[in-house]
Order: sequence, then structure tokens, then C-alpha cells
Amino acid sequence: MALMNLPVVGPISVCESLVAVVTVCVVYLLLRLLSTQIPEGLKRLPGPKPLPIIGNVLELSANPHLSLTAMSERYGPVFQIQIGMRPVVVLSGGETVRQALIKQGEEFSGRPDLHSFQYISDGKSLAFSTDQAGVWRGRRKLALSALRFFSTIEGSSSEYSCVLEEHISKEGMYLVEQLSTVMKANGTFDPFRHIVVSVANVICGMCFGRRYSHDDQELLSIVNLSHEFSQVASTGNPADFIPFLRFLPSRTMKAFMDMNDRFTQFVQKIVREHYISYDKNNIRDITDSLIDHCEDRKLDENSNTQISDEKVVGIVNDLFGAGFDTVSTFLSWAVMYLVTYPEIQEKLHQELREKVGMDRLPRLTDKSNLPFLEAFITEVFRHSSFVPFTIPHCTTKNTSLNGFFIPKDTCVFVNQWQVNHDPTVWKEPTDFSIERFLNADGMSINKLEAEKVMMFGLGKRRCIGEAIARSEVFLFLAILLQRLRFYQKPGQAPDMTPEYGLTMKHKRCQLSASLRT
Ligand code: HEM
Repeated sequence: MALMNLPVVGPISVCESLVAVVTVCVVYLLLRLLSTQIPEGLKRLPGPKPLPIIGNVLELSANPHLSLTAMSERYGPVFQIQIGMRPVVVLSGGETVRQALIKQGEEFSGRPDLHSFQYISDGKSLAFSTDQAGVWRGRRKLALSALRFFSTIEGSSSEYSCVLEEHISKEGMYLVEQLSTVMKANGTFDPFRHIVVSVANVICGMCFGRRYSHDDQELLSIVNLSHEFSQVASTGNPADFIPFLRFLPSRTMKAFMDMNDRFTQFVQKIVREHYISYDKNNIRDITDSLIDHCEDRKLDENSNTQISDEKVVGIVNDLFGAGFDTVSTFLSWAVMYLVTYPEIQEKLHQELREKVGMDRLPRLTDKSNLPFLEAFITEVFRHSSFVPFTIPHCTTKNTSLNGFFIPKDTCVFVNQWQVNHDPTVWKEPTDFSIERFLNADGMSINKLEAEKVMMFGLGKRRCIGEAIARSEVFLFLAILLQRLRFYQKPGQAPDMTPEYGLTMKHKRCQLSASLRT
């Protein structure tokens, strides 16, 4: 919205354009000459030579995770590229990433002030905004404790170990029913279309205390718009790195802004309803608990009000947004792998039949008893690496990594895809093999290998929804595998080519399924 209000460049003469271009080039060269004095004992970052103004944009290709992986083979695990006018440090290799995000976690815990990030949750996102460390830490703590509380409290009956298990079990069964109904009516179904509603309902239950039907147009219009978001939020938009592009119309950017507006309005409407019906003695969900936190602060003279009410309650935006897209993308990929490898699907079903049986639903406590399923989940995470980069990081002070100097406020990309496909760590990294995560006896998980897979980031910015996400992917998949058999439409092998983004999706497609007896 703000971008559309900016004045578009008016008519300018050739002479004026030339002067502008020459000035930009001179300033650019001067900045490069004056930039980065390397402290003694440290080295300058290696990397490809940038072109003026556009930097290394042309070398990034449509799949930056692949081109940056190829560059890491040439320049090593820490190197610098220039995207437009902005230097970006790229980290690869498990050891180097661990060193940066865990051992030097504080120095790499910032977020860069990318232009497009200001449109996410009105610039007040917990995950994307450049909040000062104190504010971000306070919000993160609040978000973590709200998530923990509203996933571990008791369910409505003793059948469930906690409310999270109840939400997932119920949504899992609705999903099975929904898919068999669609199969009866159409003969095929689009996996993402249905999975995303079920997963959104789990996080809606926790955040807003409500669920939506699979045909709810309002919810569908929100959850199906994540594609534009994902495209821009991953490694940014050209306008984040080449400032004058902000003044030119961009279709991707407009779609990104529209999507963010609609998403924020959707959540704000629910938050407004919560403010009206809020009752201190009946805290129903995460939104209520955040409102309650603000109300309590008002009564406490000594309370720390560094974080505004808007930023406290706005945390639900992040939890809802991050909570449905990632998990549903994973599950949708998992179904694609099941269809592609029917022999693995049968093995997983047999494991469930033997260890859980067909008379009851799987539970979270069955996890340790289902090593094939856990190995399958880990291999889908590794092989698809559908979150190829973490959210971009930023250095909070001058620092060094592997002997290379990195100035304060440098944008940092962490290449999770490379870590998960590093040929020095993984045997035949392009093969899909669940055996790589099983011990020699074939009956238990090789934890050491599983921990090498990187999907949730590491250190200070590590995903706060990891525990919930892991419970969701396990239980949804266990229920689907117990009740259904998935298969491809005759003669139509599924297209496993990922479409690049913050979360990489497979192409939308039609699959088939039948109920298991
Ligand atoms: C399979 C599912 C998921 C994956 C693969 C995933 C992955 C990630 C990654 C890679 C990051 C960025 C880490 C970094 O910048 O270093 C992240 C951040 C985050 N995730 Fe997740 N996530 C998942 C599910 C969830 C869920 C279910 C929630 C909430 C209910 C959630 C909430 C967040 C939040 C709030 C952040 C920002 C943390 C911060 O900036 O301090 N995620 N996630």
C-alpha cells in the first residue's frame, strides 16, 4: 500500500538519466573503495566479483539455494556476494553454521532491515522485523510460553494426553473423511488444498479457539495465498537490494503487499472479537492470554512496558502465519514421496499395523515405537529441504567467522539446503533413502545422523514452533498412513520439482487415495 503511494518516476531527459547513472556508479565505486577496513589478523571475505549496481544478481538464477551451493564449493563455507548494492554473507556447511548461529549466536541473531519485511504484519512481525534485541527477546519469550501452555494443557477427555494431541487427532480424522468424500465425488484430490485447511485448523484452535470447515472461503483465500509471501520472504525481493527499484511498479511486490494486507486484516478481525468477549476468568486461547498479559501490565506499576500492546497481541500473526504454511507444505511433500515410493508407503503402513493396530488412532507416545516413520519424516525434511534458507539474519556487531571479517549490520543467508545435501556429510545426497537414519539393526533411529539435518535454524533464532511442528507432522502422517493408501493418477508420475521460495512447494497436482480396511 505504501509502495503504491510513492511517486512513480516522471519523464526525465537522456542527459539527466546519464548524470544519474554516472553519479550512482561513482558513489558506488567510492563506497567500495572506502568500505570495510579489515582488522589486522583477519581476511577479506572471498566471493565472486560483483558488477556495478546489480552486483551478482545474474549469478543467482531462479534457484538461489542451488547457485549458492555451487558457489560454496568454489569459495568455501563463508563467502560474500553482492545483491544489488548490498553485501550478503552466505554460510554453508554444518560446522560453520553451528559456529555462527550457536557459538557466536548473539553476533548473528539480528534481522536485516529489508524493504519488503516492513509490509509483513505492518512491520511488527516477531520473525521478520528489526526489533531491538530486548523487544525481540521479550516477545519471543511470550510467544514460546503461550505456545507451550496452549499445546500441553489437558484435552477435553482423558483419551488425549494434551490439547495439541486432541486438535491433531480430530483434524487428522476430518482430513481422512474429507479426502474420501472428495475421492468419491471426483476420483482425485489436490493434496495441498485439503492438508492446509486441516493444519491451519490446529493452529487456529490454539490461537483463536476455533476451527473452519474445509469449504470456508475466507480461510481458503488466506491459506492459499502463501505462495506470494514465500517467494518474496525467502532471500528477499530485488527492491530490497537495489533501492531505486522500490519506486518502480512490481507485480510480485504488489501481490506480496496485498497478501500481507489481507492476512493482517483476517487476524485483526479475530483479535477485535477477542477484545470484545475477553473475560479474565476464562482465558480461552493464545489471543486471550496475550490480551491478558497486556491487561495485567496495566495494573502493575513496576511492569516493563517496553513492548507495546499492539506488538504483544500481534504475536498471534506470526504464530498463525508460521504455523500453517510450513507444516502443510511438509505434509504435502510427504504424500508426494509416499506416492513416488509405494514400497516405502507399504512398509510404513505395516509398521503402524503391527505396532499400533487398526482399532485405535496413533498417539504421540507411539513415536518412539515407529522408527521407520521417524526415519521417513527425517529423510523428507533432508531430501526436500523445503525451507532452503533460514529467514535472513544480520550481524549485530563487527565480528569474524573462520578468520574472515564480517562488519556489523551485514545481511547473512544460511543455506540449509546445502547443509542437508553436503556430499562430505551425506552418502549419495540426492538419493531418497530412509535407511540412512536407521541403526544397523534397522529397528531404531540413528540420532547422531538425524541431528545433522537442518530445517528449523539453530541458536537464538531457532524456530519456536519446532516441538509443535514435529508433533503435527508425526501424528497427521501416522493417521493418514494408518487409514489411507495414496497413489498417483494412472500414467501421471508426480512432478517433484520444487518451486523456489521461503517454503518450496511442489507443483499443485491431483492424486488418488483409498480407505484401508
Ligand atoms: C515443519 C515446520 C516448520 C519449519 C520447517 C520451520 C522452520 C523455521 C525456520 C527455518 C525459521 C527461521 C530460523 C532462523 O531464522 O534462523 C523459523 C522461525 C520461526 N518459526 Fe518456524 N518452522 C516450522 C513450524 C513453525 C510453527 C508450527 C510455528 C508456530 C506455531 C513456527 C513459528 C516460528 C517463528 C515465530 C519463527 C521466528 C523466530 C524468531 O525470529 O525469533 N514455526 N521456523
